[in-house]
Amino acid sequence: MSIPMSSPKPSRREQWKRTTQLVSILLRIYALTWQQARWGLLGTAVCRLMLALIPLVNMYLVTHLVNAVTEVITAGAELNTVLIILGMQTGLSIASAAIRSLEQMIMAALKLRIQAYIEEKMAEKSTRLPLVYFDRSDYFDSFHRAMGSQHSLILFDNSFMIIQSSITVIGYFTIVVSFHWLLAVGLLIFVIPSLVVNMRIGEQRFMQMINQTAIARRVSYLYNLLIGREAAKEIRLFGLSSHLIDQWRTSFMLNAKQKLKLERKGIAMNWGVDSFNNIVSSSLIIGLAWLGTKGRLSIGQYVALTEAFNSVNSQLMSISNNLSFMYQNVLYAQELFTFLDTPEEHSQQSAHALPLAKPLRQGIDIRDLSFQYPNQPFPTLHQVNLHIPPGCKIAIVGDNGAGKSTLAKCILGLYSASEGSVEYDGVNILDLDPAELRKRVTAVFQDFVRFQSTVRDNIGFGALDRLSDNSWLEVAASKSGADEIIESLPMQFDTMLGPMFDGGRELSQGQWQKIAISRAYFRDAELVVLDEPTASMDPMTEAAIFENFLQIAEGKTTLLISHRLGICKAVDLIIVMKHGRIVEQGTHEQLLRLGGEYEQMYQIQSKWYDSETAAV
Ligand SMILES: Nc1ncnc2c1ncn2[C@@H]1O[C@H](COP(=O)(O)OP(=O)(O)OP(=O)(O)O)[C@@H](O)[C@H]1O
Repeated sequence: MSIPMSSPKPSRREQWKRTTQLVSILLRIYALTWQQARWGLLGTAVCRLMLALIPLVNMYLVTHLVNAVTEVITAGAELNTVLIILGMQTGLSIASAAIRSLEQMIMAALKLRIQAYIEEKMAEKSTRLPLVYFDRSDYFDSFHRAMGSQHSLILFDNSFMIIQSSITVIGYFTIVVSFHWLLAVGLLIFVIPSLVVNMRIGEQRFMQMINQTAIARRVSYLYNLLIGREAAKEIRLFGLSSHLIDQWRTSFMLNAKQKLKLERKGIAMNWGVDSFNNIVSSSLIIGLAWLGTKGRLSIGQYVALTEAFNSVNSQLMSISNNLSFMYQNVLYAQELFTFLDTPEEHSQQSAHALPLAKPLRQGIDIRDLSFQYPNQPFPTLHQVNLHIPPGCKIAIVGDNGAGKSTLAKCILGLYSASEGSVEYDGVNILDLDPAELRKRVTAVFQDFVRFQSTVRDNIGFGALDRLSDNSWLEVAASKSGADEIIESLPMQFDTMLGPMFDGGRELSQGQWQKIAISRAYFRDAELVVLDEPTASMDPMTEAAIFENFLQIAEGKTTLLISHRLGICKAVDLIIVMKHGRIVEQGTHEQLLRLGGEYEQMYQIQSKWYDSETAAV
C-alpha cells in the first residue's frame, strides 16, 4: 500500500502505478465517507450546487443593475427597476448566507462523524495488533503518522469545493466566451502556475512529515516526560529539568528550522504566482476596455465582466488550492490506511481456529521454542523445551534478563515463537482462537496497569461479564488480601483510584499490586501466571499471598516467576533459566542435590536471610 516516494525521477511505469494507487486511496475515502455519512454528503452536495449557481445569477443582476443606474443618471429614468434589482440582490445574499450556514453545520457534523469513526478504527487496530509491534520503533512511527493523517479524510470537502468552483467557472466561461474566446484563454492561464506550485509544496510537506516522524515523536516524548507524572519524581530528585528541556529544545528547533525553510519557499513561490496572475488580470481588463471601444460592451456588461474576472480568478485559485490539498491529503491518507491495513493477530483472520478441550487434558507443551525481539540482534529464548501437565505448579527462577517473563508471554500467546511452538493439548497456539485462549488464561505482570478508575473496574476488568457481580468481586479481593484496603475506602468498590481524576484515592505500590492480583483472580482461568507479583510487598504479606496463591491454585496450572526462592519448596516443578535456556529443572530437593545454579542461588539467599535473622 505504501507508495515509494524517494526516487527523484520515477519511470513512466512507476508514475502510472503511483497514480493508480492514489486514485484507489481516493475512491476508498469516498466509499468510506458514503458508508458513514451518506445523508450529510448528499446535503452538502445540494448546498454546494446552489452556492455554485448563485454567483452566476448575481452577475446577471449586476449587469442589469449597472445598466439601470446608468439610465437613471444619464436619462433620468425611474428608480423602480434599480430598487427591484437591489431587492433581488439582497434576497440572494440572504439566501446565500443561509445556505452557507446550513452547509457549515452539516459539514461540522460530518467531520466529527468521520473523526469518531477513524479514531475508533485506529483504537481497534492498536488493540488487535500482536504485542510484538509495541517493541518496534517503526510501529510507533507508523501510528504517529496515522494519527497526524486523520484530518486527510475530509478531502471530500476539497472535492466539493472543486466541483462547486468548477460549476461557477464553467458558467462564467460560457458567458465570457460569448464576448471573445481570447478572454477565456486568458482566464485559463490563471490556474496552471498556482496549481503546479501548490502541488509541489504539498508533496514536499508530505515528504517532510515522513522524514521528521521519528524526531517529531522524540519531541513529543521529551515534552510528555517533562510535564507527565511518571518521571516527575526523578526529574526533581536528579535535577534533570534543564537537561531535558535542552534536549527537547534542540530536537524541536531541528524540526522547526526545516519546516520554516519549506514555508519560506512556499510563500516566495506563491508571491511569484500572485504577481503573474496580476499581470494576466490587468491584460484581461485592457482586453475588455478594447472591446468597449469597439462598441461591443455596455457599461453594465463591462462592470459585470470585470467582477467576473476577479471572481473567476479567485475561483480558479480555489480549484488549484483544493486540488493540491486533495493531492496532499491523499498522500497523508495513504499513511492512515497503511496503519489500518497492518495484519492483525494470526487466528483473528482465520475462520478455522481449532477448539480446545475444557479443562486441558494433556497440558501445555513447549517445543524447541526460540524467540527474538524485533529490536534485538540475538534471540532471547533458545530452543526451550518444557512439558506443563494440567494442574501443575511451576516456579521459574533465574538471573535478571534470563528470559523468564518472555517465556511466560510466549506461553500466554502474547508473543509468537520465532521458531518452534507452544501447544495446548497438542494444538499449536497459532491455530487457536486468541479470544477463546485468553478466556482460559490469566496473569499479573511486573508492570501491571493502574487503571485510573473505580476499584470495581480495576478488579472487574479481569472478566467484564461479571463486572457488576459484587460477590465475585469480594471473593477475588479477599484472595489477594485487597479486601481490607477496599473496606477502608469511602465508597468501597465504587471508589475512584489514582490521582489523575477528581476524588481519586492513590494507593501504595503494594496495595496496587494486591488490586492487580485480584483482577487476575477475578478471571476464573485454568492457567495462572504471576510474574513477580510480590516484589513490592513486605515478607509477611508475601508469605500470605503465596499461601493463598497455592490454595486457590489447587487444580489450576500455575506459573510463578520470582526471585525469592522461598516459594519453590511448595511447587511441583522448578525451572531454572539462564541466557534464554532452561538449564535445570526438578523439585526443590532434586535441585539442591544437583548442586548447580539453583543450589548456588538458594545458598546465597539463605545466607542472606540467616544474616538478617542474626542481625535481628
Ligand atoms: N520488549 C522488549 N524488547 C526487546 N528486548 C526485550 C524486551 N523485553 C525484554 N527484552 C530482552 O530480553 C531479555 C530477557 O528479558 P526478560 O524480561 O524475559 O527477562 P527476565 O528473566 O524476566 O528478567 P527479570 O528477572 O529482570 O524480570 C533481556 O535481555 C531484555 O533485554
